[in-house]
Amino acid sequence: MARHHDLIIIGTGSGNSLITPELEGLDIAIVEEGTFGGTCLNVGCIPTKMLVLPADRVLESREAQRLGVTISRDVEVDWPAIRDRIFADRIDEIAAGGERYRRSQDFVTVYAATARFVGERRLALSTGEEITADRVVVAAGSRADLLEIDGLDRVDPDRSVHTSDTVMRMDALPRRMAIVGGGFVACEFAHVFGSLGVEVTQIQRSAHLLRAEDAEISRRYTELARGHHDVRLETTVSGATRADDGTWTLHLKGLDGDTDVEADAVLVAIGRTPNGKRLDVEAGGIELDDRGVVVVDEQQRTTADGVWALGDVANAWQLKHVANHEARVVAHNIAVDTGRARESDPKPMDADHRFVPHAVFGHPQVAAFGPTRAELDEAQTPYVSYTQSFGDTAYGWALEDTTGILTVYADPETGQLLAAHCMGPHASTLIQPLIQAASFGQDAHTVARGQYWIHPALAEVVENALLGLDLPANDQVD
Ligand SMILES: Cc1cc2nc3c(=O)[nH]c(=O)nc-3n(C[C@H](O)[C@H](O)[C@H](O)COP(=O)(O)OP(=O)(O)OC[C@H]3O[C@@H](n4cnc5c(N)ncnc54)[C@H](O)[C@@H]3O)c2cc1C
Ligand SMILES: NC(=O)c1ccc[n+]([C@@H]2O[C@H](COP(=O)([O-])OP(=O)(O)OC[C@H]3O[C@@H](n4cnc5c(N)ncnc54)[C@H](O)[C@@H]3O)[C@@H](O)[C@H]2O)c1
Repeated sequence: MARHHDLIIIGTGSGNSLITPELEGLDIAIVEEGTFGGTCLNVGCIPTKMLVLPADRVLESREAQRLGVTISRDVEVDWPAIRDRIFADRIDEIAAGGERYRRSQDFVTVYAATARFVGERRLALSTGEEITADRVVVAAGSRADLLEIDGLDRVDPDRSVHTSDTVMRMDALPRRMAIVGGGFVACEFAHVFGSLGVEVTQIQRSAHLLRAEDAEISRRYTELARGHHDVRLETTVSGATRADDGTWTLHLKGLDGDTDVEADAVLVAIGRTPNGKRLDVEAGGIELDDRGVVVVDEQQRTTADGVWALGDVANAWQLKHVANHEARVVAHNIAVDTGRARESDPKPMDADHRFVPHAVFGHPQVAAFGPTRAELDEAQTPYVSYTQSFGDTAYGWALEDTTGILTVYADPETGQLLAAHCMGPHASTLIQPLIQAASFGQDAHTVARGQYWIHPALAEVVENALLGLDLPANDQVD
């Protein structure tokens, strides 16, 4: 006999944050097949950024020379200390504590199992149990893709074949690492391991790294990355062999013809597939689109009655702040559906996907929201744009920055911001006032002149970019 619950949540990433005070007291089941807390906490955003910081420090110590400071001792990298600061000292305890807390709540049942749909709001668990519910939330995330190449088609840390799930817990840094891919994950890890002293070869199928960024940024980023490590563009891996001493030889096909590259570890970072198919969601009446993403409406409802979905399983952005936003929307909409919403807020809400930003914590950082120039041109959207170099501002002089840029795009009539694309130090923070302006419908001139900008802070890059736009209101600027 299947056990029945009021609500089943599949996945404890952003799914775990669904249990808001309004929903407390419902009979809630939460099913997790892996480590409690999901990707961001255990193998994603948080540990990677904790790794990027020491990597940044190493590079800054080298780059300090251009400020007249020479650090004469070699920088020493203590990998176990870096790794244990992240996992043993912080993350593993947060994950375990999160699970203990949920298990301590008498209205929550935690199932440590893999779930799959076998009917409408009916799930079979890998433990042999079946569970049903009035409402289900699919928050099952995505998983790293592997290469369809013998030896590299499964994660095997013992043979030094990694995805982002395993590479941060290596016992020791390899001397050489091949990183396959040129997106967020590959670029962040190329920065991390390259800076920590590993000889990195990055193998990217496309003509540029970060190919989805504004063309000028992906071109500049690629050029800069080439100054740090070996980047093979328009290249793919055609085969791989491993010698008895553990050395991998990757056979490459690309611009340079057929070549080989040797490495002591391989990191595959070629994208992530949403987990909907693996959950047999279609058996639950839940539609997938042609990329395998669960189809949801503005309120995050799937095509099956009483089933909502959120996060990587249900959107193409695959970003934590999007998953968190969608979780807030779903939590509220379930509170409405169960008659538990606050009196002040009784209606279901829509998710807001208008200005979704992202940042890549590489070297330098990249951050953006909105369409690229190519996408604006393709859609024939009218725009004015301006590119501000970091190096033409006072703080840019302090940094001796020669490569940072911020390009803003605005509607020529209204001055409303359409997009911003930034590359340079602190890009992930610098872009926030532009996201805010776009989200609240403020025009570029009002944002630039309606407030003080601290002088000579880096934020003057933003002020100058806004004032550089060819807009009627900017013509009167002093
Ligand atoms: C290396 C890396 C770095 C990243 N850095 C950033 C960043 O800096 N900023 C950012 O915004 N985003 C980043 N992301 C993306 C971000 O981590 C994800 O978008 C986010 O964690 C997705 O949350 P989610 O709740 O949808 O899925 P997840 O957090 O993945 O949660 C899904 C959970 O469901 C469980 N599950 C899956 N299938 C089943 C099943 N059948 N039965 C039971 N349980 C199941 C999984 O074990 C998992 O715990 C990064 C991702 C990676 C891989
Ligand atoms: N800072 C962040 O916000 C952050 C960091 C990491 C990951 N993420 C999320 O995780 C998701 C997955 O990241 P990702 O970097 O794995 O995927 P991605 O889709 O961003 O990039 C994959 C890259 O690999 C290349 N590629 C694909 N197949 C290849 C092959 N066979 N050989 C060589 N190159 C190949 C593609 O050209 C592409 O550049 C992203 O969509 C992102 O949203 C976010």
